[in-house]
Amino acid sequence: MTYKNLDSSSAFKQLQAMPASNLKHVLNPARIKTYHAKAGGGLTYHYGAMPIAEEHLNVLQQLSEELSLTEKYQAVVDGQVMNTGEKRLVLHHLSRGQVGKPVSADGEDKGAFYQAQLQKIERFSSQVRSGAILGSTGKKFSTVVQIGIGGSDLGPRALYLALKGWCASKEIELIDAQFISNVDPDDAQAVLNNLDLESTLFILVSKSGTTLETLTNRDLVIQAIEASGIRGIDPAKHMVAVTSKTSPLATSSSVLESFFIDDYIGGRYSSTSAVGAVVLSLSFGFDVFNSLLDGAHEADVLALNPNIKENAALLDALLGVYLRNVLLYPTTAILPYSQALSRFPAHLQQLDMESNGKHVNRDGLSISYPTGPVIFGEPGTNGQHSFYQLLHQGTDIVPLQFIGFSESQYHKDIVVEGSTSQEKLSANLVAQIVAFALGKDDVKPNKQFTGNRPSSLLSARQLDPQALGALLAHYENKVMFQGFIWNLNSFDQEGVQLGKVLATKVLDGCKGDEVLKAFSELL
Ligand SMILES: O=P(O)(O)OC[C@H]1O[C@](O)(CO)[C@@H](O)[C@@H]1O
Repeated sequence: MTYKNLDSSSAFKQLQAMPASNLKHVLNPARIKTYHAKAGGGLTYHYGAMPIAEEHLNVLQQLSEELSLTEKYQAVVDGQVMNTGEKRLVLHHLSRGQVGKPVSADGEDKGAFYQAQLQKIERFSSQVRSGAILGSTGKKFSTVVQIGIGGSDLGPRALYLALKGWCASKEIELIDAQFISNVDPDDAQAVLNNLDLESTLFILVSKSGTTLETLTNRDLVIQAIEASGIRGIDPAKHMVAVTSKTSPLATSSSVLESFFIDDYIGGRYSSTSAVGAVVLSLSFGFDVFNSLLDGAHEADVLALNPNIKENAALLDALLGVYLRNVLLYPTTAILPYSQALSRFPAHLQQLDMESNGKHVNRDGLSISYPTGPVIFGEPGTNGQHSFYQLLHQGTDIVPLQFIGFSESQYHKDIVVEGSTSQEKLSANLVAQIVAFALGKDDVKPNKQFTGNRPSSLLSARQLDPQALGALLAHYENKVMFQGFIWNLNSFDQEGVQLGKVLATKVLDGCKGDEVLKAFSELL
């Protein structure tokens, strides 16, 4: 298996020498009907509005082979040490099914370990939902509150919001979920203001068990329960923990139950582990969460296919690298035409930018080509009335990743002026793709649209648990493949450490650091 920097690849050099296709000239119905690939869970990845032709696809296929991209993925799922920075295995795929060989580490079968945790979560969540487990004053739990930050918040929160409407439409009994993440005390307070503490179960989630924000918010919540004056209420009976067995939280006796992850699943990849399983199984029931795992597993299996035209995540990764490293576009927008995906761009921001925002390769050597783009996004059509002006007419070209569904989740809609709201939503999505690609001439310069602005589309019939699981896994696998292409270690995040260390110094009185002290005096 070859590990080399992108700029030493002959296929990449070939790609750099090829002119891009101009979308204004190449976008046509036949191409739209041809340029798509299955992404699992009923999702399809459409790439007809990308500035490439068959020649580019052939060279991208060569690039994939030259850099052994699917072999590297195989090494991940077979349990090789692919997190080179921390010398760890990378096992998030195993949390939703076995894709490679059985993996053993720390003297245990890791697949069996994740399965055992899932079974424990299934039992616990069904006991809470049925009322077999009650709060300390005898009330049934009707709200869960996840306390966590980064990967212990963004993914689970995005998935919860994504499926709430679908579950309601299926008349699945919902336990409301809320989230506390920021160390800003107003975040916790705003959630606490509306809680009936007797019927609330807090889910404390921290893989490391050392994250300042999460531990602070745990203490804030415990104090709020103690200060509530509710007779007989016991904070320990209103809190469960999700952590790794080696963390300081693992031995805590002040929780009702503990669920475990391990060091082989990174925070931003942990939504399909206990980190997402506990809150989603409590809220929607374990079966819904299990369907999400099925969708993710299907996408994981598809991602092993060495043929880039049949491997949506790999192709998305390669096309993304083409845009970033050949056309040198520095950002990417994630534009879901689905309000239920309102926090999905925020999750992808962490997934992508914490994984591939790196300037040294997996061996610690400097690299001289751009790596991960800046990721941002908002649901459409809201974004159209906000930042799309720059996307259409700004001086930077921003590649766009649209996500859309032909059916709504609730199936409750009205016809106004001959069309439903869902039809209006889909019409806007299609119109945007075409407007970005083809542009429009006008005699007035300020009304001109230059066009040739690339986009892709991930679409499905409906945002259901399988489609959502596949969507999540698609992006995890895309980011992983891009990390391989850039020769990075996508699985550590040393870039977040310096700020944490300096914040601790500030709290300790900035001993010997005048610059920190000067800034501290401002707040
Ligand atoms: O689950 P933990 O250990 O509290 O970490 C929370 C988040 O903090 C980070 O380590 C970054 O500071 C993320 O990678 C992680 O998702």
